[in-house]
Amino acid sequence: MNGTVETKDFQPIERLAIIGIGLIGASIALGARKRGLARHIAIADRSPTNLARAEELGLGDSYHAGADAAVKDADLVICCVPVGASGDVAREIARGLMPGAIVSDVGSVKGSVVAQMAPHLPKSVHFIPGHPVAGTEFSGPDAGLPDLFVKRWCILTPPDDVDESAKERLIGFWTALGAMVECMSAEHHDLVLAITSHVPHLIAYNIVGTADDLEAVTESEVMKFSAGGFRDFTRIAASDPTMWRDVFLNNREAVIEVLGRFTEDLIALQRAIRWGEGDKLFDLFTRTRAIRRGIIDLGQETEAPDFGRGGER
Ligand SMILES: NC(=O)c1ccc[n+]([C@@H]2O[C@H](COP(=O)([O-])OP(=O)(O)OC[C@H]3O[C@@H](n4cnc5c(N)ncnc54)[C@H](O)[C@@H]3O)[C@@H](O)[C@H]2O)c1
Ligand SMILES: O=C(O)C(=O)C[C@]1(C(=O)O)C=C[C@@H](O)C=C1
Repeated sequence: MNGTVETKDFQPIERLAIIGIGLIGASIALGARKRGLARHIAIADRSPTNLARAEELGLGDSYHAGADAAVKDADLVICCVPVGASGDVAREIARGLMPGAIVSDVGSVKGSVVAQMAPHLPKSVHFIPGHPVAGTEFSGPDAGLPDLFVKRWCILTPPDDVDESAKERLIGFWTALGAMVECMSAEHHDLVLAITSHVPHLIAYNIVGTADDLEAVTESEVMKFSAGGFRDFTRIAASDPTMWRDVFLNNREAVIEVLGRFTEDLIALQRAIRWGEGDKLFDLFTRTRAIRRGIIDLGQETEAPDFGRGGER
């Protein structure tokens, strides 16, 4: 099932429903509008403040307090809420969905989203979960960026019996947003993302928390003299608490598995430092530098990420 997908001409969606208009929902709305990918964008959010802000920003064509009203007559529905709220959304939209509609999501965890949503969705719709691997530490409708997904991966985890034309349609949508699409199983996704995204966030939250605890001992010097490396961790550790609580609670098994490996490797480094095994440290740091340079060569990273708003906000 694995494979990268090429761009094709895209016939616009008649009605796109976005449930949850935060960073990712707003980025989809802006990206779709910029590229003419949907004739009507219906937006729902359970937060009256975020819904009103989305309307002020003109992110859609209609605004709905209830997700069930937004999905009426929609041919593509994308659920963009924290993964822990996916089941609630599926329950709410189930009866309003049009037969033949494609229902997808953007959650950072896939197995749990499938378990939460699938039981509520009617058999007459095509449920194809997704995850754009692109984001920032900001949240809410103001954080949306029309080019957030350009040259970024979007992973789809279609069921084995997926309707091929529905899958192609969703691939076409993400490709038209500028993303590169790859398909895999939900289980594999959750293991890969545990090491590439979830555990790195946990490490950032932990190191910033430890530094903050040391603050009392060192009387402000930790924060005052924090150099570039630590500042990079503080960016990641500023990410949305609700979203990340839900990620860890919904990808427990894979995160615990990866954390076990990580802890063993950290202890090995501790031993190498204690016993003065400089070769071991040097070899590892040489290997990891090559990995970073490989990522840059692949064009997946720039030295200084700038999401089109002139750097830091
Ligand atoms: N932030 C990232 O970098 C990133 C990247 C890729 C995927 N994701 C995934 O995208 C999803 C959304 O993340 P985000 O960063 O856009 O979050 P966000 O906090 O910016 O937006 C979430 C929105 O969902 C709304 N919401 C919550 N529960 C709801 C419900 N039951 N019904 C309707 N609306 C509801 C909130 O009011 C909010 O407006 C998450 O599942 C996250 O895992 C995030
Ligand atoms: O750049 C960032 O701020 C991110 O953390 C984005 C990031 C990631 O870990 O790469 C975070 C979570 C998402 O599920 C996808 C992308």
